[in-house]
Amino acid sequence: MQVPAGDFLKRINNPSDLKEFKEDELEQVCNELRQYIIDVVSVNGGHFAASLGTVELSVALQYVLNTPYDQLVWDVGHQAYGHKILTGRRENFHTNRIYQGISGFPKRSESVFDTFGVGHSSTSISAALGMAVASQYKGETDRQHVAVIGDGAMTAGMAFEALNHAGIENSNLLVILNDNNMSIDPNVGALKEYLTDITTSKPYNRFRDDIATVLSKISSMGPDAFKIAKKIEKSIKGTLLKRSNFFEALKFRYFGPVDGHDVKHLVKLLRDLRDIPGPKLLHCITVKGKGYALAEKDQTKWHAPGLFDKITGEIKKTKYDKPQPPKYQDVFGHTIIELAEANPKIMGITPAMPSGCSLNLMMKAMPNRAFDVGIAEQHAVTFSAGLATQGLVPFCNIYSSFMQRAYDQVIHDVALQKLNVVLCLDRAGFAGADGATHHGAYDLAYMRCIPNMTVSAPMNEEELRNLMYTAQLDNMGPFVIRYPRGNGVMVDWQRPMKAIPIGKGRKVSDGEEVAILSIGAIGNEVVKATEQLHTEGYFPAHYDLRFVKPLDEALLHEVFTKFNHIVTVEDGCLEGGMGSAVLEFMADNNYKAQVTRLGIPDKVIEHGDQPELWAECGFDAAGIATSVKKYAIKRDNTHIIAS
Ligand SMILES: Cc1ncc(C[n+]2csc(CCOP(=O)(O)OP(=O)(O)O)c2C)c(N)n1
Ligand SMILES: CC(=O)[C@@H](O)[C@H](O)COP(=O)(O)O
Ligand SMILES: [Mg+2]
Repeated sequence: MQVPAGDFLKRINNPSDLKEFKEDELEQVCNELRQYIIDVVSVNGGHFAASLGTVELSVALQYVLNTPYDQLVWDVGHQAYGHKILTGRRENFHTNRIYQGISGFPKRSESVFDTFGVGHSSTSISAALGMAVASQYKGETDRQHVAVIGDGAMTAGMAFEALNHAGIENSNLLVILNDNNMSIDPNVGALKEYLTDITTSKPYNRFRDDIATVLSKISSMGPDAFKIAKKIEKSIKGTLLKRSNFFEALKFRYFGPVDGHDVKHLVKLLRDLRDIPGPKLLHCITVKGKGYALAEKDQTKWHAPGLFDKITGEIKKTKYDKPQPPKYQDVFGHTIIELAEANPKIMGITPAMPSGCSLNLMMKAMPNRAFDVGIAEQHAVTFSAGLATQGLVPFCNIYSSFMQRAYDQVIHDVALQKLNVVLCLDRAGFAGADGATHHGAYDLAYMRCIPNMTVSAPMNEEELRNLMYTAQLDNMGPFVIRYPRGNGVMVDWQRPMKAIPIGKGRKVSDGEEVAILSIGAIGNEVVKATEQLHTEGYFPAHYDLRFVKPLDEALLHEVFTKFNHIVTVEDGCLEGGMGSAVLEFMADNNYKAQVTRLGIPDKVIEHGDQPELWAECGFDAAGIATSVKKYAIKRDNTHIIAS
């Protein structure tokens, strides 16, 4: 839904329009920008609180920098709505994250002002450093390179790797640390505590301010005095501050902490910093949700609240007249507690997604057995491996696409050592509005090729529980359970758990001529398709493989013996996924059949609702039915096959 912009904001179609405003008018620009974000996100959805916190930074940066020549990289990008609106996308902003609309994250193909595609966190310093070193190499000494990174994103190993490198490159890089003391959930870790300390430490700040005052007095006494002042500053920083400031120790010049909501001061600082060579870090203190009281108060809830009434703050929930199935993440969250109550070996680990994967329930119920380790997928996996060496059974829950970060840890630290780590991959399949960066498209393929792995996907809540139960039994080795974002299909899901034989699939419904093989929750689209096909007089069989590793060979022998036409359905990439495994089985066993593979094709699928994306790829119920009808013979409607 399109909403009107304020009088100032209306005049800004690109950063050069913003530069026409007087400095005194920038506060009003910020107010209108903030209001516009509230107006649009309340009716269209999307990330919310983070962009409210970066309004002043977005305005100040575009006001001072000469973008796109100067290069600005936003980390993660969920906080870059202000940037999008100021850089030519105000009119389109109402299509944000909607199917075929603009992306919720900066994206190079969308705008020249989006210097780097983001979505996953903690890449900005590396990317901006790469740009800065390239400029240096090309002799573009006047070019600015800025990475804006949150305190949450700063907890990742990648950010530390980049700081470590940047400190010894004398390139023109400014890192802006947007410190709001929050990740999606409250930020965690020693670095967070350090940042709070230097923000609140009175002695540190007084000492730093006193030095600044004295030096500026000396500097104002003339050019020689200025040189002396610089020398003094250097030696003080080289000794006292360096010892006490983490970033200075890494050879960055540290500035701050400063108020990240004082737009005029930010403009002044950014202008000053432009003239200082080498790596610099500006520590800005901001408030996540700034300007929307409810969001400031409950920042986790307002990270991405969905649609809401902007006046009352009521978050809109679809109203149902009967109970609805739970989200898969909540089934995980409740089930791990149930299992952990019975099995003292179970531990829970999440890299910064406690409310996203519902491990927050266990963190509350069993605080000494559940850990949020920060945005640190690699560490989460190896930390789990360490726990497993001591006989514990860690359930390490990582969104499927974020697990891509920890691939070597999965192979090197877990699989090769055959450790009993349960890898729960939430958000498998299409993530929806977050789009290409977040789709869990590759997990079946990238896990299936690793030795010692068990790779499973439940079709419903009961199966998720049973797989979790199975995975924590003794000597299971590395065990993947992947399941999607959103709700399951069973209202009555809290049934007693039982073990599932490893590598055993099941027949969902009998049939003839065509067999549909599915894996995981997308099997429910197959159920819908077969129900529809039955009404039209087609009777395919449906098998749920449940495991892509090990494969249920007995089931596949049955299928290839009985059927000449097979349709495989998965919400994962076609290259190397379940369909590929079935083709390998067919070739290895000299079967001949016509196999149609439905899944995610070899191209980037953008954002949209899950059903829209399933339809785009031809594996929603209608697409599956169409594929089956190519091979099935129509019978009369009386020919009903029992499930
Ligand atoms: C690799 C990776 N892991 C997890 C996430 C999920 N995630 C998105 S934003 C976010 C919190 C980021 O915190 P911060 O950088 O401080 O930004 P803020 O929202 O506080 O502005 C997390 C954990 C992600 N995008 N990428
Ligand atoms: C930006 C980011 O990575 C997260 O905020 C992500 O959008 C969360 O996704 P869910 O809404 O599926 O938890
Ligand atoms: Mg933060």
